Amino acid sequence: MLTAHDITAGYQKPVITGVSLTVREGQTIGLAGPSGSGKSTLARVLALLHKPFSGTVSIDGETVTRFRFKAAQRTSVGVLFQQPRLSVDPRFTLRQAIAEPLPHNDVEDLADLVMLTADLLDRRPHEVSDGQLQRACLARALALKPRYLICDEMTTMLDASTTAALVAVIRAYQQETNAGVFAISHDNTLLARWADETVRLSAPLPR
Ligand SMILES: Nc1ncnc2c1ncn2[C@@H]1O[C@H](COP(=O)(O)OP(=O)(O)OP(=O)(O)O)[C@@H](O)[C@H]1O
Repeated sequence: MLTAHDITAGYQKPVITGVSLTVREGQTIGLAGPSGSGKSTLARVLALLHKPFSGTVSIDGETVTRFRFKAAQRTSVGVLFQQPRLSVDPRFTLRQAIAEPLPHNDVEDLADLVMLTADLLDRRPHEVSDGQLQRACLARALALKPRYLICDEMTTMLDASTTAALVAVIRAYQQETNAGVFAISHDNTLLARWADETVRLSAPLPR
């Protein structure tokens, strides 16, 4: 179980207060809410990238004490962001980007999994579409075999058929590994189809 308990988090001031939720193995939990309500902030807390002001995150019963990239538990949680171009080094080919977390991984198998053809693997980010780059980011996230996958508006830049294809890849990965998924989206129709349950954050407090 990936659990957030009574999380208050933000930057200079809190943007989310006292939020609790649980993502169980095999389950997909959706997160909806208006712009600025703190969805990405909560995603970053659950991905162990942002330390909350208070509250705890635990992974399979173990409380997380270290946030940021070097945290030992980071490999249990994969993350995909809205804009793949911001999360891939522009100098890397897609092959290098996919291999980045674990150089010995079989890049071709991972590319097959996300339906990226071999000719695309030697291109750099500016030579592929957003959808193709997001497929590479998904392959890279799955390379570490995360027990939980956090998708922060993963499909916002993509067309309907690429969205459906990526969701199908994630579902197949879940069926094989029983991973839990936390999916943030503005698209209520997508969440209704994709998630087992959807949590809603309320509108931000006026400042
Ligand atoms: N790095 C940051 N430093 C300071 N404030 C930030 C930072 N990131 C986000 N915020 C602020 O925190 C609040 C919540 O932002 P967040 O991105 O978590 O909301 P969101 O619900 O994901 O919004 P959206 O749906 O528009 O992506 C906003 O007021 C935002 O301006």
